[in-house]
Amino acid sequence: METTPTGAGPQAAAPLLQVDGVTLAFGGVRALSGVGFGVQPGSITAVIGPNGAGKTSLFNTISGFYRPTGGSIRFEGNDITRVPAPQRARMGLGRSFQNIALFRGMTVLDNIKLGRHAHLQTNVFDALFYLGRARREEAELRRDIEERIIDFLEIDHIRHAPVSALSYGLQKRVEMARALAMQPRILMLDEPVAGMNREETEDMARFILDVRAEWGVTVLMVEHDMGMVMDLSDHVVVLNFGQVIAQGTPALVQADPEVNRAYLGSGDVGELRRKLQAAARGNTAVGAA
Ligand SMILES: Nc1ncnc2c1ncn2[C@@H]1O[C@H](COP(=O)(O)OP(=O)(O)OP(=O)(O)O)[C@@H](O)[C@H]1O
Repeated sequence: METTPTGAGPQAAAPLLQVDGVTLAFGGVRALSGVGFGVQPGSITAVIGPNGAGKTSLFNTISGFYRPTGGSIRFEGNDITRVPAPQRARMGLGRSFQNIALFRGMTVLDNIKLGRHAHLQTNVFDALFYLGRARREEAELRRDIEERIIDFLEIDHIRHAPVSALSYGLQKRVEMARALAMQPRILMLDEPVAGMNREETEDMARFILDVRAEWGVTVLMVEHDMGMVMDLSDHVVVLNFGQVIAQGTPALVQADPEVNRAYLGSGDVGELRRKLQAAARGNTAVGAA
C-alpha cells in the first residue's frame, strides 16, 4: 500500500511522532506493511483494528522492542528508528503494556518509583533506595513528581499495598502512574481499558483526558473499546493485516466502508456494529456496552 506522511498538512504543527513506511516481518509473517501516520502534539491518537491486525507489533516497533525491516520512525524530528528502547524511554516515549507488566510482589509506590529509573543515571536498585550516584536534589524532585502522580490518579490510599492485592482496574492505573513517572512527552497506552468494568473504564477515560489537559502529554493508544476510542480520540488509525486501511477523525473512520468490512471479517461484528451505531447516534457514552 502506498504510504504518505499524514496529519501534517500545511496548517498542522510538525508531528511529535512520525511513522513512515514501517514494515516488520516475523519469519514469513508480515506483521506490518508500509505503515505510515503522524501523531500531532497534544492529540489523542488511537490505533484500532481487528485481532491480529498488527497493533501490538506497531507499538513494540515504536517503543523500540522490535526493529523494523523497513521504514522510519521520527520523534520530535529526530530519526529514532535505530535508537534502543531504553534510550527512547529517556527521550520521552513512555508506555504501558497490554498484559500488565508490574512487579506484583512490590508495593504501588515502589512500582511507580521504577518509572524514574529511565531518568536517573543509576541502576534499578539505586533508583529504589536512593543510593549510589542518585543525586539528592534529583531524588527530591522525583519524589514531588511521584506525589503529584499519586494524587492525580487517586491512588494514595493504596500506595503501600502490594500490586497483587489490587483489582485489575487499579493495576492498570498503577501502570499508567509508572509510565507517567518517566515524564513522557508521549504516553503510549496498550489497551488501557481491556478487561475493565464500565466504572473502571469511565475512570480511565477521564484520566486519559486529564493527562492530556493537565500534564500536556500527547497520547497514543491501542484500544478495542470503540465507545472509548470514538469519544476520546482526535485521530484514529485503522490497521488491518498490517496495513493502514483508513485514518482520520472518528466520524470519518466510522463512515469508511473498508473499516466496516475489515471488522465484518473479524467475527466480532455484533458488538462493534452496536457500538458504532451508538456512537453515530451521538450516544457515545464511554465504554458503552
Ligand atoms: N513474536 C511474534 N512472532 C511471530 N509472529 C508474531 C509475533 N507477534 C505477532 N505476530 C504475528 O503478527 C501479526 C500481528 O500481530 P499483533 O499481535 O501485532 O496484532 P494485534 O493487532 O495486536 O492483535 P490483538 O488485537 O489480538 O492483540 C499476527 O499475524 C501475529 O500472529
